[in-house]
Amino acid sequence: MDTENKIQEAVSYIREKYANPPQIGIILGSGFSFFQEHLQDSTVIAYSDIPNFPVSTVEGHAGNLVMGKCQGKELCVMAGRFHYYEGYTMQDITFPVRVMAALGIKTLVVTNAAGGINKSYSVGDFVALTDHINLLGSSPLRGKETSGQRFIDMTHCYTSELRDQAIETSKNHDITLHQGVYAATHGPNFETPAEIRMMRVMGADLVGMSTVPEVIVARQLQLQILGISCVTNMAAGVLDQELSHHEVMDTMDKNRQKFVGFIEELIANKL
Ligand SMILES: O=P(O)(O)O[C@@H]1C[C@H](O)[C@@H](CO)O1
Ligand code: HPA
Repeated sequence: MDTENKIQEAVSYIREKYANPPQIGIILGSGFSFFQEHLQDSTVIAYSDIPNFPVSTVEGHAGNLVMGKCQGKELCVMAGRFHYYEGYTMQDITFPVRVMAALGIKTLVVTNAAGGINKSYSVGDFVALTDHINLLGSSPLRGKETSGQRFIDMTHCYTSELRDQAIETSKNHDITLHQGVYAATHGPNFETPAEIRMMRVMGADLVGMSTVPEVIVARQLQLQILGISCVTNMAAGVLDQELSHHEVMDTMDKNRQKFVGFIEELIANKL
């Protein structure tokens, strides 16, 4: 079956469970899954039930597509994302973005947990992405058969109006929101201090293991894109301490309330 048919199969299944077309798609990063509880009249669909969907294998990624309302808008929320390091192909991990676009979203909010490379950042700060560096060594548009346009422009990938609105909104909340460049690595091992020094020279402010493939496909599909990272830890070697997924989850847990207030106001007024 080709990609377009697989997308249509998934879309038909989701529409049977929840008929209203979503306006906004949100991909929740590590530890962000709690946000699904803030949707009203929601329908939770397990990834394992959706035709052609991969399944989540990472702690902190629930593995549900949640359709519902938030602040009067129709949302499609991915509570759990797929990473290249889980062994999936680039096409697999970005398949849900294609499905959300086919369901009707026009805006995609991509969130993630990330390590702070920029020394002016602190753990618990948030960052609105201005750009990214793809260190994954591949693109989701690679392949003999590509779904859609092949040579896409990446100059204005993250929508500046959405970023400005996020910055404006952050002022009404107890949240520090920087602007910065996200570097995506393959993972799942964290980086070495030498790798982090290299990434700083390259111009990266943050490092993570996701987001970039989803953003490339969202850009191909001409969606408006807002990228928000939570600095869950300082990157390797910045502080004299080891890194762990436990710390990542713990930081997200401590900052969840700040995030909810901020994102709800953004959804209500700006997205
Ligand atoms: O899905 P995200 O990018 O938020 O997850 C990050 C990267 C790894 O999956 C994990 C490391 O703790 O968090
Ligand atoms: N490196 C890569 N991915 C991450 C990190 C990190 O320091 N923190 C959260 N996700």
